Amino acid sequence: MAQTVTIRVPATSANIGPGFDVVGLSLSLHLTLKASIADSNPRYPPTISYSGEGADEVPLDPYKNLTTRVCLYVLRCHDISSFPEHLAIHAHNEIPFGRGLGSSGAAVVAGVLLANSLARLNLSITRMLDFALMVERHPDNVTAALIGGFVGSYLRELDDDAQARAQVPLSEVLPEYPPDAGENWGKNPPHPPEGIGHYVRFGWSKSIKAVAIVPRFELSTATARDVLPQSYSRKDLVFNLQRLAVLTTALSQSPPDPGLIYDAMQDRVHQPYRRALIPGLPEVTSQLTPTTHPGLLGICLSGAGPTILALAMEGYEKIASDAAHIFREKGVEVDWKLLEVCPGSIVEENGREVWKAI
Ligand SMILES: Nc1ncnc2c1ncn2[C@@H]1O[C@H](COP(=O)(O)OP(=O)(O)OP(=O)(O)O)[C@@H](O)[C@H]1O
Ligand SMILES: N[C@@H](CCO)C(=O)O
Repeated sequence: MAQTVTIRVPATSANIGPGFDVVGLSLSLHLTLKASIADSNPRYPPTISYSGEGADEVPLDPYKNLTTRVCLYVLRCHDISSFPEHLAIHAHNEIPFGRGLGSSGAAVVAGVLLANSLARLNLSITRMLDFALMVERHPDNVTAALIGGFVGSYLRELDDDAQARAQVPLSEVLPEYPPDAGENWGKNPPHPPEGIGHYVRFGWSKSIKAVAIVPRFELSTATARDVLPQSYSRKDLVFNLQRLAVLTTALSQSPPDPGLIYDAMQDRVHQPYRRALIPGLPEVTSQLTPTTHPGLLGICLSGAGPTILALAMEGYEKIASDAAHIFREKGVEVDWKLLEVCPGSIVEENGREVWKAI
């Protein structure tokens, strides 16, 4: 390995209304890892330091931290049972935890890319996705975080054996390492089947920016998935499919059509069920429209929430301050950020770019 590796992974917003577990958008907030191997670093285990979002809660033990656990999983799948010696990692994170901006997806993708660099695995994008999908089992965030842009993805129907391998409990993929794990722990990790995830990048109109309205509370994705039903009516599924088909092209057109996009970002599959977890969600998504807020194109829950994502061409401050006012009436304080749709993950070695998704 080169002496320093820098890995930059973007935030993502999944679903964009009707595309539950299907579409994702990379956004200009980043998780940046700097990994160095130097004799001056302690020999073992690796050290982790952390700044930015989540710094007060993220584990710094490499056997407990999500990124380094994913890295070790990928290494173990390549018969490398420990981290390299003299490894030190600094993470700087701009992506708030548990807000629907893909913090866990970014941490997982960073772990896969770190293993790929440390062990010079030369993994294809498809294989990297296989590893990421063994951890984060819906493809929308991790695919957009790796590839960048506005991305649609699906999971291939696997044969019975591959399906069983893809569904091994997360506790086997990322085991609780014993306190004395040390080097050479844990043989025979569950290898991912080949080619689980498939994707395509859609066009994106450069005039569209994203206003992220971020409530000051965390909502775990697991909790926000637990409230969803197991089955849906044909009417509701057709409602979403019709809108998603239109949305994927509508967001690439110049100039974008606000009436079309606003309607096409409506959803009946996840947002109605998540209302109870996010005070203000129905009001914010129904009271802000292209008519009341010129420049607004569409508004939805970002990922599993609680962040609201407004796509707009202008009028960003008014959109954000009116959304903040509605939230405040429900007792929720928010922060907001104006974000761009950005490229996917990038890896540099000794300051030279060595990997990015084309
Ligand atoms: N940079 C990171 N390093 C280590 N762990 C992280 C990092 N980012 C997120 N995590 C872990 O992931 C958890 C949040 O994941 P969760 O899936 O609930 O939300 P999210 O990914 O932010 O939202 P969404 O999936 O809806 O976009 C955090 O509480 C933390 O445990
Ligand atoms: N599609 C996922 C994204 C969150 O990770 C969900 O809405 O639960």
